[in-house]
Amino acid sequence: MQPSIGDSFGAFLAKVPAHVPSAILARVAAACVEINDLVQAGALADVIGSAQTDNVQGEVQQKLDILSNDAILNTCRGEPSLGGLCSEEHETFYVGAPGGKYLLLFDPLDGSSNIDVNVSIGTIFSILERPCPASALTTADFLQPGTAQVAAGYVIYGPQTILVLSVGDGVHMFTLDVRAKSFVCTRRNVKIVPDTQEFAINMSNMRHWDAPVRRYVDECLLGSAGIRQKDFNMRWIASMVTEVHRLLTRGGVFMYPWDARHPEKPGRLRLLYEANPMSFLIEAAGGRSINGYNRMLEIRPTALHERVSVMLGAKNEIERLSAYHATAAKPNPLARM
Ligand SMILES: O=P(O)(O)OC[C@H]1O[C@](O)(COP(=O)(O)O)[C@@H](O)[C@@H]1O
Ligand SMILES: [Mg+2]
Ligand SMILES: [Mg+2]
Repeated sequence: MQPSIGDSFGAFLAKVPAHVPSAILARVAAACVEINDLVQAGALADVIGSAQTDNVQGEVQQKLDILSNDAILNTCRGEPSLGGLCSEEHETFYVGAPGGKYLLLFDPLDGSSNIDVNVSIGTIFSILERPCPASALTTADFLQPGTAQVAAGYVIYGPQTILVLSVGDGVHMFTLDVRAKSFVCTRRNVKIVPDTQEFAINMSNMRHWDAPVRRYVDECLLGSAGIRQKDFNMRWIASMVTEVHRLLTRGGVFMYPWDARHPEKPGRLRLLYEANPMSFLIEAAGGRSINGYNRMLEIRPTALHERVSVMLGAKNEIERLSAYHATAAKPNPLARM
C-alpha cells in the first residue's frame, strides 16, 4: 500500500486497505487545494489580515483561519462516512453524517502569525474511528489517544504545496501540481535520521522553561565545547507544520514545552489536532514524540482543545530529553498531565 513516485494521490487512495477512510482523505486534499488558492491569491483576494474576532482559545483569528475552516467544513461535511468534525476554530464539535464511521480533527491553518509576512503555513488533520457510529455524537467520542488514529497528515503551503500523510504504514509526500490541481507522490517512506545537530524552540521563552529543557538546550548551545561534543544549529519558524516538514526532510528536534508564562496550561500546542497527528507522522518516520514525561500518542485526552507540552523528532535526541525529565529533581506535575 505504499505509493510509487509519480502516483497521483487519487491512485494511492485507490490502493489503500478498506479500513482507511479514503473518501475523507480525498475531500481533505480537495479542501486544501482550495486553501492553497486562497493563500496564493493573498491580498488580491483580500484574505490577508485579522478578522477582528477571537476563537475559543482567546486567540485573534486571521481571515485565512476562518476561510480555511470554512473550506474544510464545506468540502468534507457531506461525506457519508464522516460522522463528526472538531476544529481549532470552533468551541464544540460539528455533527457530520448520521452513522458516519469516522471523525476528522483539524487545525485549518497552522502558523497564523506567518500569514502577514508571507512565510510557510499549513493545515493539520487527524482521523479517528467513531466508537459507536449508531449513537448520538458526543465530545467523548473525540477524546481518544493518538494511537487510535487511522490516518494523519498535514499540507504545507510553502514555495511548493505538499501533502504529507501516514495511514500507519510509512510517511509519504505528494506535491501539488498547481495546474492540474492534483497531488503527485514525490517522496515515499520518509525516515527521520536518529541523530541531529539542529533544534527548534522559541528561545525567547528560555527563562520560563523547566530544568530538563534548559539543561538540554544549554548543552546544545555549548556545542563542541560541552558534553555533546558537536555544534548545533537552531531554527524557529513559528509554524509547527513547517518545523515538522524540515524534520522529515533533513532531521532535527522540535520543542514547544510547558513554560511558566501560563503555569496552569500544560503547553501551548493542542493535543488532538496538532500534537497527535504530528506525533503519528514522526513515529511512522522512525522518530519519537513525548510531552517530556510520556509518549505523546498514549496521553488520554480530557477536552477537545486540550494543550500539551511537545518534544518530537530525532529518536536519540528525544530519548535524551525523556531521560532528563525522568531524572529531574523536581518533576513538573503541570507539564506531565
Ligand atoms: O508565537 P510562538 O510562541 O512562536 O508560537 C508558534 C507556535 O504557534 C503555532 O503557530 C500555533 O498554531 P496556530 O497558528 O494554529 O494557533 C504553532 O504552529 C507554532 O509552533
Ligand atoms: Mg496550529
Ligand atoms: Mg490554526
